[in-house]
Amino acid sequence: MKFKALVVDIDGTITCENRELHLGAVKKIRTLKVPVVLATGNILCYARTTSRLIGLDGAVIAENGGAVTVRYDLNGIFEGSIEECEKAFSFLSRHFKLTKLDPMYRKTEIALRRDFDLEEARALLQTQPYDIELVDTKYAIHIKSIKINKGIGLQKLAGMMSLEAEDFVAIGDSANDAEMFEAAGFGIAVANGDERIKEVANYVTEASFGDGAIEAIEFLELNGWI
Ligand SMILES: O=C(O)COP(=O)(O)O
Ligand SMILES: [Mg+2]
Repeated sequence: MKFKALVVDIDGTITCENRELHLGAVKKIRTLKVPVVLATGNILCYARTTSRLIGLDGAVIAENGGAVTVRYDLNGIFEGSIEECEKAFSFLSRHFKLTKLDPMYRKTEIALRRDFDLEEARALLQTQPYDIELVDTKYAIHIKSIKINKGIGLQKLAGMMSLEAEDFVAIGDSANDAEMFEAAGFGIAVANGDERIKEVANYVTEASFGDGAIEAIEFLELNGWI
């Protein structure tokens, strides 16, 4: 097997347990010759800034696939249905006290503080006609379109880079990385990953957080896959 690029989740994957950027993982990424794309549930400017500060070229998937850019000097492509997310948010707000995260910057979905009963909210949402799902990343709960995810974002971005999604190895830690693992040629979950991502992973590291990302890259190098 030979892969042409990496797509790497941010929170929980190249961070430490306290959410600081993991400098060892950054150092390791900087040694790579293949392109590295960042994929996050966070907002586009967060993803672009992280890419810039790591020393990458600005190819990012943000808002769980709702926002994609291939370089810093190009505008993002936004795709999603924030209106439908807002309807689901209004509906759920009748049952829970919800707090939005970064609403002024988030364009295609809604992220919420994780302080309400997710299972109850999911059950309530099932009674409604929206094409919306709730995804828990362990950092936030996202109200997002079922038609948008990091896997679809990866397909779009791969096309913009004249690559296929299968040319990528994906590294991640949570449920919002699952479709990206399915679209990519190979998926590696870090040890702190949740049940869902470990289920779809081709390989699970022994180390957690940024140390897990380093181990994942070393595993690929050792096999000659990148
Ligand atoms: O935005 C989140 O909730 C988590 O972000 P991540 O996709 O980089 O882990
Ligand atoms: Mg993550």
